Amino acid sequence: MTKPLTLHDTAHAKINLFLHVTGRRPDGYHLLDSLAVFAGAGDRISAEKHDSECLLSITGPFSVGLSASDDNLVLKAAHALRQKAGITQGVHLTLEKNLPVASGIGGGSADAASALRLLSTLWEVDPALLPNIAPTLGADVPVCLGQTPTRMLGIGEILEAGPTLPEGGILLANPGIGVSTPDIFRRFSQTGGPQPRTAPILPMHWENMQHLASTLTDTTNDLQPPAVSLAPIINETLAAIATLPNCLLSRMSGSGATCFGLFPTAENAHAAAQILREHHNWWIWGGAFASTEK
Ligand SMILES: C[C@](O)(CO)[C@H](O)COP(=O)(O)OP(=O)(O)OC[C@H]1O[C@@H](n2ccc(N)nc2=O)[C@H](O)[C@@H]1O
Ligand SMILES: Nc1ncnc2c1ncn2[C@@H]1O[C@H](COP(=O)(O)OP(=O)(O)OP(=O)(O)O)[C@@H](O)[C@H]1O
Repeated sequence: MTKPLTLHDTAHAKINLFLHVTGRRPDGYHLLDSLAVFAGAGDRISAEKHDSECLLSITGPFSVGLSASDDNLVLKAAHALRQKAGITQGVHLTLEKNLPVASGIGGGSADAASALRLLSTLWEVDPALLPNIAPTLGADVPVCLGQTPTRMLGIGEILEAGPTLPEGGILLANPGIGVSTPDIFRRFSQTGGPQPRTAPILPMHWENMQHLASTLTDTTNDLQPPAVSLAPIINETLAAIATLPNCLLSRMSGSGATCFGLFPTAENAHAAAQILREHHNWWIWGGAFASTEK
């Protein structure tokens, strides 16, 4: 079969449905217990063969201010794979940046994982190499390789399959501020650090979104209070989501500032997003989870 000239992939937004910080390693990284799921929203990445160089072009609503130089996680992923697999071919990658940057939904990590997936196909590299490279690019990159509901342990490198998600809806809202992940972890440590607690027990699957939301009420995002203390608008975002029709739960994802709401159906989430847009000039998305996106 002839390979298409350009390959395409979606780097879905990662949402931490809960995030417990359980300890700290001697190197300063924090140990986590988190359930990551993926929303239909995402960046789009395409890859085209190129003689010997790795090039990146960035388009899309959040391309402004994002550098296409070697410190972009997409190019870091390409260089890391080339080195590991001894590849001499190049690539022209195009990133359509639809997700806000530094917003707790793993945009850069999802892009890096997406680039690894695309390039293993384009350069015919064994995909078994990818899980070794992913953690060297960022703590969230391993979970973004699979883009399925996953329990994250360790600093994000120990992955266990999570429960199957029911059909349902998720809304994402970012009030237009980027927050720095290291700053949020630092504030978390300064304000008490990890507290002893029992690990949540999750079912194999959830019957419906009401069941999922009720399980989550026994969990938290430990990074939410430090993020709110650094960026109080996150509280306003959470409150605005919570009052939308049919909202079952609102919470912050990752290190913020993006917050999510859970809804019984994708249609409910889509309708709630339209209402929220009438009142706020924020980045707002509503729809289905990635795994159930038609
Ligand atoms: C908060 C999460 O998004 C939850 O999924 C991730 O743990 C963060 O993943 P990430 O953004 O890919 O993080 P990295 O780029 O690897 O790390 C950024 C910085 O966050 C802090 N960091 C990150 C992950 C972790 N488990 N403990 C940490 O303390 C460290 O200061 C690190 O230097
Ligand atoms: N392709 C990329 N997309 C977004 N950010 C990138 C990319 N490449 C490098 N970066 C840098 O990575 C940093 C983190 O951005 P990212 O959008 O991944 O944060 P995040 O959503 O908070 O991630 P996480 O949820 O993993 O903490 C930003 O400071 C940004 O400049």
